[in-house]
Amino acid sequence: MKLHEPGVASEQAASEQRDWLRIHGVSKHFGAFNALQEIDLSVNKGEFICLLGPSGCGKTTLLRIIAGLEAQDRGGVSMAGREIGQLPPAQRNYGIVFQSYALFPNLDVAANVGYALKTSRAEKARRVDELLDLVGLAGTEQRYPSQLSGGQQQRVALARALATSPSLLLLDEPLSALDAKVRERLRQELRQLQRKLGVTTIMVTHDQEEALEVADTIVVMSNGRIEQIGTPEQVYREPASRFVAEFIGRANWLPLLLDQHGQATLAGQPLKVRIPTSMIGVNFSASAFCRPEDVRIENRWEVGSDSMMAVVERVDFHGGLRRAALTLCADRTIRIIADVGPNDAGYAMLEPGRRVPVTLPGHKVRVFPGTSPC
Ligand SMILES: Nc1ncnc2c1ncn2[C@@H]1O[C@H](COP(=O)(O)OP(=O)(O)OP(=O)(O)O)[C@@H](O)[C@H]1O
Repeated sequence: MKLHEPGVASEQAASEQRDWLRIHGVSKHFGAFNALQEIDLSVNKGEFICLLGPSGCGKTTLLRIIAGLEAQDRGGVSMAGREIGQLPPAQRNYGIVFQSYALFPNLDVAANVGYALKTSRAEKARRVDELLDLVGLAGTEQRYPSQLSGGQQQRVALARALATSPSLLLLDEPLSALDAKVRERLRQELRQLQRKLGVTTIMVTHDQEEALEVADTIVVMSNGRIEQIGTPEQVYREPASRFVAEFIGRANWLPLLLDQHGQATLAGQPLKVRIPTSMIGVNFSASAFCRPEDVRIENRWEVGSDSMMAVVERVDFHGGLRRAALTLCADRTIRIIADVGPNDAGYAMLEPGRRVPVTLPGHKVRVFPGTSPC
């Protein structure tokens, strides 16, 4: 019996980490407008989640409901098995950082960071020092927000949000007011800090690059609904819907014709792709989705291959790769973008006007109903 105890204990610990924060059946209207519809989401302890979607899709509303700053019409929120959906914000144990720095302009950095700490003066000073060290701002205690750059102010806001060691960190577009370089550096720092502290984090962003870089899990939203929940790799490689495929990353959208058995042709040439069974015999026109880095340019034509001939229309140099715009010889209105690296076979073939064999690897192509991407 004793032999089993460690296993049981670790299993119990793992199950406590799973679904640590649960949002269940949350809906929200503003007047007649449906801002959130039946949102279900589970977050594991220590996970970094990004709510990603276009402006107005409901990301901030969902974050504010988790924070208790907005009341849901239906559904609930639970944390570590305890329902918190009706509790006031102060009883929910989270730290929050907004897009605008929201620091107190009349308080110095130390007073801003230590604002929520209800400890002795000495203990507060120690904790403030520790937090400023953590966000790389040691020595700025006496400065005022107006004497700091935007990036530094957001670090102070982060230190303030972490001051009481909350179980949950909520971030509402915390980096979007910063210029590109600072934003890039800060998002890496944020990710490292989150890993180091292991604090469960939910960040709202409309910046897909940011979400792909920092998140363990991305929740893609549109029109008040969740379109897909997955790792960055999954939402990029295996988009669950046409919306996700169009919203994240660059892609080729190519017009396919399907026969009643689900055989696909592109510009009259058979294309070996997997057609979702729900589309067979129902949809006769469809679109093939293929990332530019998955398009292969061959350095010679192989008899019996699945390649198609294309004309190189234009080549742009992008440092580590060449981005080529091609048109299919069988239908010059069909344009394909290919990202080709210097170690790829077709790299040297990319000269405008040249005819090249192009392959769309079937296992990398996804098929969606409908003809024209948005
Ligand atoms: N207090 C409110 N009253 C009325 N409508 C609101 C209110 N708050 C949000 N909305 C509407 O609800 C929808 C979702 O807003 P929300 O701020 O959650 O979107 P978002 O995805 O965070 O967008 P953004 O990135 O632009 O902030 C929007 O159409 C918005 O206009």
